[in-house]
Amino acid sequence: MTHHRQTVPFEKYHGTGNDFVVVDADYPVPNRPVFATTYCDRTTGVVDSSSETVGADGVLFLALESSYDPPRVVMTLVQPDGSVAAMCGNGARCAAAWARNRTGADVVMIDTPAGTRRAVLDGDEVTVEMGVPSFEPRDVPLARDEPLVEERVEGLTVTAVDTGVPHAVAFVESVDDVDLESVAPPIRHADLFPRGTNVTVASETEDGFRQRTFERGVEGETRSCGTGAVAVVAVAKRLGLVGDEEVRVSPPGGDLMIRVPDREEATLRGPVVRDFEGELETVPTPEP
Ligand SMILES: N[C@@H](CCC[C@H](N)C(=O)O)C(=O)O
Repeated sequence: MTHHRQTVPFEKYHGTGNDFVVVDADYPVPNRPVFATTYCDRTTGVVDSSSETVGADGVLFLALESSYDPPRVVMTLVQPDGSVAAMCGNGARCAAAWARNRTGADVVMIDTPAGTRRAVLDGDEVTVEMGVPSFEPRDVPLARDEPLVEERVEGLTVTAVDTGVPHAVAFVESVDDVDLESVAPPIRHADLFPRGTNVTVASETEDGFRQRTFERGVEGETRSCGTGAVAVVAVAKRLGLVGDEEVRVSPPGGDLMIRVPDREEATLRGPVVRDFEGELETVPTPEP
């Protein structure tokens, strides 16, 4: 019996260290969750150009519709646990850079399950309009009728906000002192969040905030989270710590600039890097 090994070209991108395998959705991948779980694994997943296993925070399947002006990209993020995320700020920035490399366009519309997001590119920097953050219980969603603002949940004082995906944000003295891998899972799975939540901690600095996020779907900390950075500023604004100005938020992987104007779309700005490219089997060979 002959076995045909089908492969698909991919590129690896990251936005401030939040890294993605990027696949053109024109290439069929029969089982996206299995593909993502296999290649995102940090010890057995995708291999870089110097043959080191690097894995990823997710796989972005991108469908380019270049006949539109500006061009549109339908973005589907499949996470390491096989789930599909409604929105990803850093993923949207990478998707915009990927689309520019194919079309030359400096403005790209990104269609996500959370809505259409406009992205503007300037050199290696991409700014994405992130929608209007919402504290409404039905948007987060929360299993209750009142917004959750500065309340104790499983050991941290958190505020819940939807920035395309849910975040429980806690301001702490220093993000370095938080054992995120132990503190976050009970909040991430708390009954209060019927669809789970990302857990973001932030601390104030002289010129903005430091941020660390434990991501739903990755089930661990990532080096950067764009929706999390927007969540930090949205909550900081609700608590009266900042106004309408652009605010620096620094996750471990770099610096992001966030603006959360009243009743207008928040913006997320930061650099994008295209790392390397290669080919992957569409049906991954199981580990022996
Ligand atoms: N890293 C992303 C967020 C991805 C989605 C999240 N893990 C979820 O399931 O809610 C970002 O940059 O926003």
